[in-house]
Amino acid sequence: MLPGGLVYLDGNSLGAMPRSVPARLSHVASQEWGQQLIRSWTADAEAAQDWMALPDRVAAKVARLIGAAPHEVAVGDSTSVNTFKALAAALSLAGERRVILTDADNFPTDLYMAQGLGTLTGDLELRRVPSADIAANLTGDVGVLLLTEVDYRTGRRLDMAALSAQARAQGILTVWDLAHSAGAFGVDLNGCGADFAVGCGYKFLNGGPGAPAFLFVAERHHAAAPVVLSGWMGHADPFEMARDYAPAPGARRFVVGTPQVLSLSALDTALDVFADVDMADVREKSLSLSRTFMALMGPLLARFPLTLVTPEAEAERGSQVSYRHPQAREVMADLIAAGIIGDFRTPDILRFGLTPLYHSHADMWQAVQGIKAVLEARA
Ligand SMILES: Cc1ncc(COP(=O)(O)O)c(C=O)c1O
Ligand SMILES: Nc1ccccc1C(=O)C[C@H](N)C(=O)O
Repeated sequence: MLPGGLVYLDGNSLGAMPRSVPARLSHVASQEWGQQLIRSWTADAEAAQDWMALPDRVAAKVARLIGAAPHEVAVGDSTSVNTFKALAAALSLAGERRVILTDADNFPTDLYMAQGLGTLTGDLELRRVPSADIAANLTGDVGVLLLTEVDYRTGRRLDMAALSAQARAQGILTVWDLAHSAGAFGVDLNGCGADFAVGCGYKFLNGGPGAPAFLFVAERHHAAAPVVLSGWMGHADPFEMARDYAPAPGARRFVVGTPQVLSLSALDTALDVFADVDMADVREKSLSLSRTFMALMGPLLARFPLTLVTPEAEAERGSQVSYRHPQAREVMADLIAAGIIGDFRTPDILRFGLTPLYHSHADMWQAVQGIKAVLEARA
């Protein structure tokens, strides 16, 4: 559901609200919380108000979209916190190797969480190289490769299968950030042999502002990967109130504290939109939208100081298109005022997110008409 008069090209930052969400939130508030109160934690294992099982139910829906088994996914916390959990587990498995290799332009929180972990352990090196140089830097001293599949600025998509295979051949564990992948196209974590992954619930999954994030841990690591944030909700039997931590089966052990019921419920309902969706169709539509958008923008590149920064090769593209412009900040402010909602990203990027589930080709045309009008007015 989108308000009229807008072209919303920001579903890669905050997805639109599915129509079914307000009724679910209202039910959770008035009935499950308002009437059932504490009984909702364990009300009925089969019913939607079994709050204790909510993270697992949502995990199963996410798993289908990312090529994982349900017991390999934990839902809760933020992407940042899940990145910390994944990095800590991967580093522990990496033993003597104390280097985390990453893309110098990775999303800030990925870099910051690695830096924070370094503060804790005191012996980490965060090695940052340009994304084009990642493969050449997969050397024997690297323990963990931390990458975001689709770059938040340029929309460039890395070859997850190839990089995961190259890392594995060097004995390097992978942590993939799927913030701009999950729900935008089909991801195949197990097909790629990925070790760990994280991602957001509020972007292409449309779970709402601050929606819980997800964490993927490949089954082969369940026994050995340490649970550093070992909270009671990841315990095998929380209400046994045991003195020592014993992990729940599978990825559920990576759930830390009390599930965020309101936001998990919104995400749970939002994910039902994907129930009968073939992700191959979503990818095809996404590419068709970006192809159309780039073609319509083509003539503007000759008239205005715009440079395409998104790869033209379709395999190297996520679900957004970005351009550099020397006044990108001001141009985006004008666009937003004109009802064309995209993002400015430092230092000079105009970013347009394409969401195949709710964009039409007519939206692409309308957006480019608006961009043209704004650029002409400023010229
Ligand atoms: C690649 C990437 N990772 C992580 C995040 C966000 O993490 P969090 O939800 O913890 O703020 C974002 C967007 O905010 C992102 O683009
Ligand atoms: N979580 C947010 C809260 C407020 C504003 C933006 C965000 C984003 O998600 C930004 C996004 N990750 C990006 O790729 O720029």
